[in-house]
Amino acid sequence: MKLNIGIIGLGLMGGSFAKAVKKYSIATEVYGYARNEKTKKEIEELNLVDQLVDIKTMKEKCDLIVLAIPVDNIISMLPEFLDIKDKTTIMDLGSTKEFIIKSVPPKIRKNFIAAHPMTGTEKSGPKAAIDNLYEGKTVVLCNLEENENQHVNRAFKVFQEIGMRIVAMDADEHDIHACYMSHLPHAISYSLANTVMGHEDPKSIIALAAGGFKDMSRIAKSSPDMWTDIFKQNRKNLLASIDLFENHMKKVREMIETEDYSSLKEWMKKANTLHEIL
Ligand SMILES: NC(=O)c1ccc[n+]([C@@H]2O[C@H](COP(=O)([O-])OP(=O)(O)OC[C@H]3O[C@@H](n4cnc5c(N)ncnc54)[C@H](O)[C@@H]3O)[C@@H](O)[C@H]2O)c1
Ligand SMILES: O=C(O)C(=O)C[C@]1(C(=O)O)C=C[C@H](O)C=C1
Repeated sequence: MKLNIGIIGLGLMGGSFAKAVKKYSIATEVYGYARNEKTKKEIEELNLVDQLVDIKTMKEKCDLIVLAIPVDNIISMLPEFLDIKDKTTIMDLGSTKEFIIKSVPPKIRKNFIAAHPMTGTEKSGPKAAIDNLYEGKTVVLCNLEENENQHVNRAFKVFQEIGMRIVAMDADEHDIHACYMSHLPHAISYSLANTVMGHEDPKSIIALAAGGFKDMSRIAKSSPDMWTDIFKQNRKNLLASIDLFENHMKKVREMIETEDYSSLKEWMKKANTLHEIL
C-alpha cells in the first residue's frame, strides 16, 4: 500500500510516525505541517518529512492526514477539515478519546479514525522523534463502528505495517483505562517531583538521587502543554483515580503510624504481584 501521508505536528509522536511510514515504505510522499519557523527549521534539519506544506495543500494531496498535536489543539483544528474528500482518512493520535470523538463534526465523522498509540517517552518536539517508537506496541482504535470501512481498513493496514498490535475499544472505556495506566501515573510523578524539590536542595538531589527516584520521576519531565490538556479532558476519571490513590496513601500512612508492620508487609506483597502480569 502506497499513500500520500500528511502529518500535523512533528514532535515525538508525529516525527516518529513519519520515520515509521518511511522505514516501511508505506508512503509515496510524507507531507508535514508546522506552525512556526523555528519548528519548521528543526523538521527540515532532521529530514523528518519530504515537504512542509500548508493545510490546504495537505488536504488536496493526502490520502491520510494524521493529527499529532496536543488534545485540545486537535479539537480546535477539526473545523479545518470539514471540506476533506470522502476518500481522505483523518486520524488523531491523542491520549484522550471521548471529548475528541464528541467534537468531530458529523460531516467528517465517518472519515475520522480515533487512535491512541500506547507508546511514548517523556521527551517532546521534533528532536524527540525516534526510530522504532511504534514497533511491537499497541494502538487503541475507538468507536470504529462510526467509521466507513475504507478508512478502518486503511488505518488497520498502516498500523499493522509499522508493526503495531491493534485493540478496538469504546472511547469511554479507553479513557478510564488510559487514566489509571497513564494519566494517574503522570499526576503522581509530577507530585513526587514537586514534593522532593520542596524539601531537598538541588545539590543533594544531584549527589544522592539513585535509580528508584529517577524511575519514579522520569515522566515528570513530560510536556506541560500536552499534559494540561490531557488532565483537562480526562478530568472526571482523573479525579476518581486520585481519590483511590489517596486512600492508599492514607492506608500506608496509618499502617506506619500504628506500627502495623504485618499488614504493611501483606499490602506490599499484594503490590509485588503486579509484576507477575506485567
Ligand atoms: N508523548 C507521548 O508519550 C504520547 C503518547 C501517545 C499519544 N500522545 C499524544 O500525541 C499527541 C502529540 O504528542 P507529542 O508527544 O508528539 O507532543 P510534542 O510536543 O512532541 O509534539 C507536538 C508538536 O505539535 C506542534 N503543534 C502544536 N499545536 C499545533 C498546531 N495547532 N498546528 C501545528 N503544530 C502544532 C508542537 O509545536 C509540537 O512540535 C498528543 O495529543 C498526545 O496526547 C503522546
Ligand atoms: O513512556 C512514557 O514516557 C510515556 O509517558 C508514554 C505514555 C505513558 O505510558 O503514559 C504517555 C502518554 C500516552 O498517551 C501513552 C504512553
